Amino acid sequence: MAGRIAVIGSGSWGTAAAGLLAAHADDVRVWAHSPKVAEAINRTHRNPRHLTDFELPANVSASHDFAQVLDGAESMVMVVPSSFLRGICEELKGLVPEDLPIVVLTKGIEPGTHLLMADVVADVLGNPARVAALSGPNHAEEICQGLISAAVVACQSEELAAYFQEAFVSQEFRVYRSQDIKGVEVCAAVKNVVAIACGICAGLGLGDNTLAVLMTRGLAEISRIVCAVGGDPMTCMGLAGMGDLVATCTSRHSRNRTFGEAFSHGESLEDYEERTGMVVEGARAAQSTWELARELGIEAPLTNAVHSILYDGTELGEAAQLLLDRDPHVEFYGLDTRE
Ligand SMILES: NC(=O)C1=CN([C@@H]2O[C@H](COP(=O)(O)OP(=O)(O)OC[C@H]3O[C@@H](n4cnc5c(N)ncnc54)[C@H](O)[C@@H]3O)[C@@H](O)[C@H]2O)C=CC1
Ligand SMILES: O=C(CO)COP(=O)(O)O
Repeated sequence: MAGRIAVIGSGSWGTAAAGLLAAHADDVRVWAHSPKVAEAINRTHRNPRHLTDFELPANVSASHDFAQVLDGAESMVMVVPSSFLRGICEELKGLVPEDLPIVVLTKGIEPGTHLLMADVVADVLGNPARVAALSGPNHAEEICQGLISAAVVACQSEELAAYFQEAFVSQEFRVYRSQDIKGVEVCAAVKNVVAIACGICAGLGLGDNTLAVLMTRGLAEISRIVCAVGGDPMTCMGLAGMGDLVATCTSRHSRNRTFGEAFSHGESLEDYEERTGMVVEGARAAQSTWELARELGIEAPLTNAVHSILYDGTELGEAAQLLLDRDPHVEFYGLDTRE
């Protein structure tokens, strides 16, 4: 049984994760960006903006005050959208002890620096050895209903992985361990880009075969990046890789997939995020992965296509034609480290 756990972020995943953690902790304190959301959680035990039907356990409370949330915490869960992660870590400086175990649930790659999310946290708060990442096919809408899922918690230290495994695990939420934090985090970020491509193709009326091709070649693209950053390509076959890719590319809960569909019908990224109040991480990852692939000299045709559609105004038909014009060479897979 853990003592107090601090959860930084009260979006869909922060809310569902607090529910999981509450089963193992004395109490869980959630930091909410909005004071109104914090107040409503404390009064009604429900998040008024996300997963509104989900009743939070009695030992979950919320606050807009970082100091209050972190007071007496024995570990911290970071689950804010990637674009706010660095800024929030800056605000947490001085409140987070050097040895406080941290697990990062945010999925992304930082534009400009090309740092993975756990690296951003360690860059600001120090002591990378105490930072883990958790990822998998984990749509919050299903987790909070107790539907069966699984995730992998990755970090160098077996002891730290075992701590967070214990903190999250339940019969319905199976938590595995890995030491390949880079592989897990690359998979987590780049599968969102592939899901946007799948959404666009579904929106255009393309078939199931097309989506399967996108997922498969998307996974090959992800594996090239995993290898290039020093990760293990076998991670791509696991929960953070294939597991999350399939869930995100096919689920009606996925914001990346449904954004892709909406985009193909003319909705902009800004309008989609405004309408739903949720983040489309793949749109940001399309920028940072595109930059990273160029820096590493890696072929990333799907990322290039999504990037040029979102940021260069390339027509959908033209982007599809560029993909179809590629030479279908030998099917390298998994250990595909070609330059
Ligand atoms: N929703 C899900 O099922 C899952 C989400 N994730 C990841 O978790 C991370 C967080 O996503 P969600 O919980 O889904 O968020 P969300 O998309 O449900 O909500 C966005 C949240 O950002 C907050 N926000 C707005 N401005 C902010 C600011 N300036 N600073 C901090 N927070 C601000 C909003 O209040 C809102 O709660 C993302 O990286 C996502 O990829 C990972 C696995 C599952
Ligand atoms: O990462 C997720 C599920 O594991 C959530 O995906 P979306 O952000 O596309 O909803």
